[in-house]
Amino acid sequence: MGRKVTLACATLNQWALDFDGNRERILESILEAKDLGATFRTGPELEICGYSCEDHFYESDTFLHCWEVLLELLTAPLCKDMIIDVGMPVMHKNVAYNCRVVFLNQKILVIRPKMRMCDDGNYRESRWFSAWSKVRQTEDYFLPRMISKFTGQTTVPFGDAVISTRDTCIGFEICEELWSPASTHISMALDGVEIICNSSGSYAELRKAYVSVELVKSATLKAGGCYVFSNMRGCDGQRVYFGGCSCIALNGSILSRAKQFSLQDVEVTAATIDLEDIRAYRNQIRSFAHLAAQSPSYPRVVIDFSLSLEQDATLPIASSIEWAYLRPEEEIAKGPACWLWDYLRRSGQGGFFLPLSGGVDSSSVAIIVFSMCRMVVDTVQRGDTTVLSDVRRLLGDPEYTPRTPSDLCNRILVTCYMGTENSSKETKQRAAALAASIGSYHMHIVIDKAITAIIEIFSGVTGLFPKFAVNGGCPRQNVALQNIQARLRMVLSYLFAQLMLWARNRPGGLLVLGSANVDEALRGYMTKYDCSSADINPIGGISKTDLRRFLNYAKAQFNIPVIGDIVDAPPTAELEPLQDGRLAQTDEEDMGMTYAELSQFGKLRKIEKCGPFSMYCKLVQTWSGSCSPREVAEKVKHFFRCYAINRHKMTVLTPAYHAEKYSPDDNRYDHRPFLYRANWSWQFRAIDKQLEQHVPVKRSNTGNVTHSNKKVDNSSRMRAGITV
Ligand SMILES: Nc1ncnc2c1ncn2[C@@H]1O[C@H](COP(=O)(O)OP(=O)(O)OC[C@H]2O[C@@H]([n+]3cccc(C(=O)O)c3)[C@H](O)[C@@H]2O)[C@@H](O)[C@H]1O
Ligand SMILES: Nc1ncnc2c1ncn2[C@@H]1O[C@H](COP(=O)(O)OP(=O)(O)OP(=O)(O)O)[C@@H](O)[C@H]1O
Ligand SMILES: NC(=O)CC[C@H](N)C(=O)O
Repeated sequence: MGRKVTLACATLNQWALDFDGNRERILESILEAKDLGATFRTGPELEICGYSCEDHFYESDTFLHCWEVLLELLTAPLCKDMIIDVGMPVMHKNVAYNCRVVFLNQKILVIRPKMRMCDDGNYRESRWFSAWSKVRQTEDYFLPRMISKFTGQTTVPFGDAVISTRDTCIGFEICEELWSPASTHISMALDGVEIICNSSGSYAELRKAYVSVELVKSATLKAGGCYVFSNMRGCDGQRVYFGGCSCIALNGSILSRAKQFSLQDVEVTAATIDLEDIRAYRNQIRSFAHLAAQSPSYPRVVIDFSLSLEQDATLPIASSIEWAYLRPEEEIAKGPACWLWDYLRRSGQGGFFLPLSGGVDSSSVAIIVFSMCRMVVDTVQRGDTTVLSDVRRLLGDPEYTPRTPSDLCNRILVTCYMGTENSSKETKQRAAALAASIGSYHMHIVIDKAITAIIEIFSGVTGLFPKFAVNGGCPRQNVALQNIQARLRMVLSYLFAQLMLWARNRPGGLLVLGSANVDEALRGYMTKYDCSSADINPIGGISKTDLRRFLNYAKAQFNIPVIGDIVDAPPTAELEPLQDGRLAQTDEEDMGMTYAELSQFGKLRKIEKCGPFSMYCKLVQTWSGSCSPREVAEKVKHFFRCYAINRHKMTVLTPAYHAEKYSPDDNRYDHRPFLYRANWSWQFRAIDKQLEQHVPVKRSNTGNVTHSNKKVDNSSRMRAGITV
């Protein structure tokens, strides 16, 4: 009597359209699952072609190559005697579906299409796929001839079906179906499906990891059963980083899990469970059992195969584990570092070039690269040959083995302080001290000559000599003189990135790293096409507040004392002349708002979907202790004016690691116009009306809200189009 089954789920670092690499990683995961004694293996969503193929899902080539890879998997001797569930797009009756293809011993058992599309955040699934909406129904799928020829099958069931083995019943959910309020696992569980697999392409965001874990736990807590959640991990060619955390849960407890961030391309998570534990758990929840007794049946694909062994009495079963979540600062140390590694090794470039100002932002980027080097060295020391061969290939040295993170950092990262007469010696020293601590190949250059030469070209033609404000220039002249410094840094960065490896006698070029944070982008406090325009930016989705937390963490964790000085210094662009050798310009003064306020504006605008009027209404309450309603109105208007004037800068934002829900990334995430009426006349009038009628609200002892003046006029809300 078999009752114990060993299940495995794979966490794979796939790459869109890399059919060779993806196949290798799938095979590797099958091999590892076998070694762990599993008789069932599932993997991430769309694992054969990679999740982020996007408009390549319109191309028939993508479908064809997936079938070709599937054929190789079907024929691989390794895949014998194991139920294998892989993800790929399938076209059925001229409609494309995001599917699982399940096979055993060279026969396809079922093709299960996704039933709920995901279209929020960075997801656009319904652009390429349709949801299968025929609940508990299947149709005949006519297999491509190359598959038929091999399996001997002409048609296979396509649709909402489950698989009955001799010992249990297996059902399939695909990613968003778990997130949906009408999750398919509920009706499957009620119909006696004991093992539910979910293949996912779920990307990481700061503070989000708990979501999938809680969903998996609650799914099995409520309905019992075993849930096998398999997620992608890594950068498969986009701004997002898929967040790993694959896991196996039983009756509300997690039994085993994969890491969230790692350089390991293939990680297999397995657990042995006792099927009787599911039956006992479900049957004791009487309300569940009564409901189950009335539930409609799923079409079952019945197979003569069992997941368990005849004699398994002595096989140990998995016990539950506690899930340890990373803090946001740890997520920043690891997530962007792994994303950089994937990007670097896959781009074919030789390393990174970073303009290092000694401020919070560029220093954070340098430390993230250092963190990447730490992870690389650690992974190599644990015997990962893929990572070692990637290091050797990208450094062009087949003999090299990295011994310390700073040794590797010296070969991978070139940092450069680009001073002008407006730079202070403190920032220059901080940049040098940080570079020395992490081991980067550091340079210090002075760019005044180039600035003067450019200004002379302008003066030669116009006969005019722009001046800084402190020397009597108007705001236009003042900003132009700042921006030319900033833009020249970008030009020089690309020059050095192209030629530094030539100068160091190595082949290839460097990727330019950008370091504008999410808040600066939102407010537009940056020069268009300056050093914020780079090849990639690991912190473009991270707020200044979180970067400070990260730096404080890195100071202790990586033992870099100079980080203390970097965090304590007031953020400054150093683009205006120093006054008596000291700083004349700070970011927060220049911006007319603090970074903390900016974070709040950002969250309200994007996450809480506030326009100017709603933002005012919310903040007038939140900030009631520190600001008068008039001050709140001014701050909100100032933010929206700056946002509108500068939104065009978002269209050329450097591709950045997606990390924050309030990201203003115009390319994929935050779809907005970039030519706004910046005086927001209608919207600001609504704020003004509300301000005039502002009635202080008192909170009674019972917590009930009472208005001190009974006559509340809602006309401005009405006029602003809001029903009250
Ligand atoms: N609606 C629109 N659609 C498309 N493009 C538009 C546009 N309006 C202006 N533009 C273009 O954008 C340009 C204006 O943008 P931009 O050149 O960035 O110029 P702008 O935003 O005026 O200046 C940059 C600001 O960022 C500050 N800042 C702070 C911190 C650091 C740095 C730094 O550079 O390191 C700079 C600097 O002090 C200054 O206040 C115009 O010259 C025009 O070409
Ligand atoms: N003196 C400098 N040397 C090298 N790079 C610089 C220098 N000043 C600015 N940069 C580059 O230009 C980017 C944008 O400059 P900005 O003055 O806006 O700095 P920031 O965004 O506040 O960043 P940081 O905190 O790194 O100074 C910096 O992140 C940095 O990469
Ligand atoms: N690929 C998906 O279906 C993603 C679903 C899910 N909403 C997530 O955030 O991860």
